[in-house]
Amino acid sequence: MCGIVGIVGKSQVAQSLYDGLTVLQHRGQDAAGIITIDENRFNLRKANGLVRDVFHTRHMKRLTGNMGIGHCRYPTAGTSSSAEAQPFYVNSPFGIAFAHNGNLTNAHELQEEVFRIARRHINTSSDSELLLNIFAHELQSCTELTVSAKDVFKVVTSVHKKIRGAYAVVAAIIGQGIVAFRDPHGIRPLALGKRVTEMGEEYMVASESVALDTVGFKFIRDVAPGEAVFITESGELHTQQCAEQPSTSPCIFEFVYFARPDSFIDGISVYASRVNMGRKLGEKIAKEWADLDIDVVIPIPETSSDVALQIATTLNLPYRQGFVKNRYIGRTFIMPGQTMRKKSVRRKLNAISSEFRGKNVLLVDDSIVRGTTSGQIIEMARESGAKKVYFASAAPEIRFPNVYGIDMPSANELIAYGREIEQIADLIQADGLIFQDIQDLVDAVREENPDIKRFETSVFDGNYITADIDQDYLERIDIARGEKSRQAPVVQAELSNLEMHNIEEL
Ligand SMILES: O=P(O)(O)OC[C@H]1O[C@H](OP(=O)(O)OP(=O)(O)O)[C@H](O)[C@@H]1O
Ligand SMILES: NC(=O)CC[C@H](N)C(=O)O
Ligand SMILES: [Mg+2]
Repeated sequence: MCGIVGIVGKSQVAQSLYDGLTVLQHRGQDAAGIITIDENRFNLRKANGLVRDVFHTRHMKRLTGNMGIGHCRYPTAGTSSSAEAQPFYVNSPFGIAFAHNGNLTNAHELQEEVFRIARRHINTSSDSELLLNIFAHELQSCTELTVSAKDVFKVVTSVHKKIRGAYAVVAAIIGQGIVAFRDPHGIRPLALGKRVTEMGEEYMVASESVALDTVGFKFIRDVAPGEAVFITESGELHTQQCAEQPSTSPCIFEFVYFARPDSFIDGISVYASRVNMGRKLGEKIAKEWADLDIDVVIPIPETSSDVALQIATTLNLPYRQGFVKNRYIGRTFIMPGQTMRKKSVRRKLNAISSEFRGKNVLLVDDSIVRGTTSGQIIEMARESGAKKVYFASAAPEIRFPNVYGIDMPSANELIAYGREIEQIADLIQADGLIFQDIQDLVDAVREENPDIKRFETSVFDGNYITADIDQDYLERIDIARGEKSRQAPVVQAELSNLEMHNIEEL
């Protein structure tokens, strides 16, 4: 996942973009970038690291302008190199800066086509740079010096026809405005907001509504799947559906893990959906484990807390915070590399022994992906004196790779791949293990917006919504994104960007 933001304002926007990115940090911890437009010039600062580490006062001072976009990255294609940090930039036509959340599933074919037909060079292995060049190539057909809303919608319509996969995009075009669009299935989220100031109306797009709240923009609505939004430099808003057969099929993993609980995505409160997950799983536990002697329900911070509290309520059991989270360590699942993820679990979570000693505990997590967290946490619970350790996952078994912007490219990495529940329980050393049923998960989320008929659930059932994923493709991404190739060599990660004027360390 990644976080994207874009603002067309009436005064300086850098601080609002920064603030928006800080509340989207949970979507990407690897790199961050902001580009602003001031007097026909882009100002860019991007680098590896957390938002607070990438932007210092000296950078912020130089990010001048009333219009700009930002990105925080969690790589799902290419490497973690700073050269693949976003926004990306091309100088023609007009000058375009571009930020993308998602993952293209036909990048392989497009790469060749972009060179053959458009004579464009892609300098990284990032699918986002590719997508920018496809967008730029389509925009090239505009013959006027000013881009109209009609032109923009024509461009996005053509882009939709060419690319497949998941994409929520924001692009800043110099002298014109900001364009944002969402893939025809709406796999990745994108929200639109407005702020009324004394100087006039300002518009903002962001991956999650929480970014709008924080910056003081009022949520207007989600950008619809397939829809394009064009906010002109002078602040006029134009929107149009640009996909032939749009369908709202958001990624269900946003609700399980990715999104912040205080966000609303496609009319669904992420928090309420998690409470519903807790209720459904609690009911399943009551039915299937009626004879189990659970003393206490303990969440594995941070994402599972809302689910665990509701499980405790449903089972009429005490809920205790048995683990303390080190607030200075980020999310482990989105860290690059298994070694780093593994090390970070113990650094991040520590047990309060008194909550475990002599008790039968039910540990709750939102999901078990590679089993990195669950295995270590169960060990910690036992070291702290727990008698029995049961484990519940608010999501079903994850058995299929993700191809839409979550870095799970290899089925072999998934602990549930090719294993039955008893085998998984053995591996993580749980005395009992229970998963949410897929239908219950879908119902828990859908309860908040029954108009949504389908969710993107491929990691659980292998049904890929774009219908273009076959075994060959899965094998290819497995090799391309093997653990080694995902990590940029240190030297490369520290190199400066060989591109447009970037505000480097002074
Ligand atoms: O089975 P695994 O491969 O360990 O992945 C699943 C775990 O990773 C995530 O936590 P993370 O530490 O990323 O973030 P959180 O603090 O938001 O829960 C998720 O909430 C699970 O705890
Ligand atoms: N998680 C994402 O949305 C990643 C965006 C893009 N595919 C990248 O790797 O940079
Ligand atoms: Mg977690």
